Amino acid sequence: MKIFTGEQIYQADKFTIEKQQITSDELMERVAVQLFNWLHLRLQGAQPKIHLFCGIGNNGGDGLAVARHLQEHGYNIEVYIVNYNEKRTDEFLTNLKRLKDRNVWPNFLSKETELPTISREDIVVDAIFGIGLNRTPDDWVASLMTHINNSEAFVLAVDVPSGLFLDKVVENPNAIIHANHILTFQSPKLAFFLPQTGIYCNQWEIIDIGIDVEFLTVTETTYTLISKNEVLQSYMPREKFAHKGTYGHSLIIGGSYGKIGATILAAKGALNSGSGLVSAFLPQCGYIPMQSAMPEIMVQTDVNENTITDFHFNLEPTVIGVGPGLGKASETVEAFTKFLQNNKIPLVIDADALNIISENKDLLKLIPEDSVLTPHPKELERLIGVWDSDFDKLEKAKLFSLELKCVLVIKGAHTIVLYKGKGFINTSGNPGMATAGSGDVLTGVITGLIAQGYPKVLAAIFGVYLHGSAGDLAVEKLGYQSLTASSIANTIGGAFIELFKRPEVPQQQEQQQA
Ligand SMILES: NC(=O)C1=CN([C@@H]2O[C@H](COP(=O)(O)OP(=O)(O)OC[C@H]3O[C@@H](n4cnc5c(N)ncnc54)[C@H](O)[C@@H]3O)[C@@H](O)[C@H]2O)[C@H](O)CC1
Ligand SMILES: [K+]
Repeated sequence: MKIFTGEQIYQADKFTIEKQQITSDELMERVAVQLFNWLHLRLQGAQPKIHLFCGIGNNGGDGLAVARHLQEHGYNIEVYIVNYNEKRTDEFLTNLKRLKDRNVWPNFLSKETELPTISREDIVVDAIFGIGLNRTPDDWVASLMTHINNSEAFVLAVDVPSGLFLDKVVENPNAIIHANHILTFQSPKLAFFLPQTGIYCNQWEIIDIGIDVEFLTVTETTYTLISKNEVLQSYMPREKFAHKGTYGHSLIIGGSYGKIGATILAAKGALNSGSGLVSAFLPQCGYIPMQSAMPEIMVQTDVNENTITDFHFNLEPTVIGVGPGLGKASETVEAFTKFLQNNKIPLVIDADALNIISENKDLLKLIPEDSVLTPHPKELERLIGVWDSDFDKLEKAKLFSLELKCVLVIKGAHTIVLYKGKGFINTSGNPGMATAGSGDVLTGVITGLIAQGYPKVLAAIFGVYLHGSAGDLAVEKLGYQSLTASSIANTIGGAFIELFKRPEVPQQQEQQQA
């Protein structure tokens, strides 16, 4: 799913209005009907107090139009105009008049007015600011927002939680609504997926407001949200007459004394994601653990017992996943440098391999084009330097991946794959996956997919999705606290199967169909 910028959303409105020959008021009415239906379906005429806080722009206009529909259906509403600006939009004024024509008189809130009483059993509709927010709300508006947040009422945000900027972080943490649920129009917003702003956007849902299909299809976006639909398109089915050679040979290089487990997890990731053959190149101390843990893996060892000192193996893998458990011993650094100088094989670079590169920036130029780099936040910082905000991080990371011509996987709650100036935001996964070794499994999965012939960027996008989906399946049985990297690796198969599961039909509907 495409993620549009604020500017693109305004263009989409304009385009739709012209192409479908509707007025902007009619477009707003579409929005309002959808928002009303959402509430009506859940409330079914119940009578909790619904407080609608409306700004003076079009977000406020949406709120006023919803208020009208709620009033017409007999709901218990109280409408407030948050009078933060004199510049009212036409659509706001039209909807204000319609409401007054029905004898609904909003309360006008300003700096001087008292804060209204809100009980925790009430519902708040937050239509104060939408995507038009262009500066931090004034202090009295921030106080109102804090008051709403403290009420513990259920807060439904219209389009975005008021106070959220689409392209920068919140400056005053009191000047943002903490919504329980967001009904966002047509396209999710980038800010929902970044840690600093995503904390305010836990639950969101798309409302289809009928933006013109041509616009949606033709307009290119920098960011795309990746869920099952998107990854299914890149899935490569297994062929009937295939043999293990068809699906490539992954080589995992890494491990040092006490960190052999990382390579076992990576090898398991590669094998379970479908790599035809998987080998590992380890220091000697890794030989027995790897062979005992996984009979499917072929192992070659370094001349050294505890660390890798010479990347010398006699096999020709399709792809190498390098870094898990590697360590940064000086002999290893030297050997890795020599390896990069001579290597022609595609690479997935992780963990200590990335740290070695960060500490020896000359090595950057030796990274083959289209390599996949999978840093966690600290490793990323060592690579690209500190950032001011998540938005700044994305820009710096994008630049880095463009300069290096690599696929950069920024790991996090919503892992983002960056390639050629575009970003792919993952939607699978859960907080239980923040556990030791989870990243090693991911390295293996991406390596295994590249071995099978997936183009690098698709392997990264698909791998990240599968890894998250395996975590989602595993957590159902284990719970967040007990989810382990091994269980993620063991559930990769389940994640493949899940791709092709059809949504379950509710029982009643099933009977009707029969
Ligand atoms: N396609 C769609 O998504 C549609 C969205 N709709 C809704 O319209 C809003 C955007 O409306 P807009 O009038 O442009 O902006 P806001 O209502 O968010 O903002 C109000 C207004 O206030 C000014 N302003 C900005 N920041 C401040 C501030 N800190 N203090 C005071 N004043 C401020 C600024 O000039 C803004 O114009 C979108 O979110 C949807 O809810 C349409 O209903 C239909 C299509
Ligand atoms: K809002």
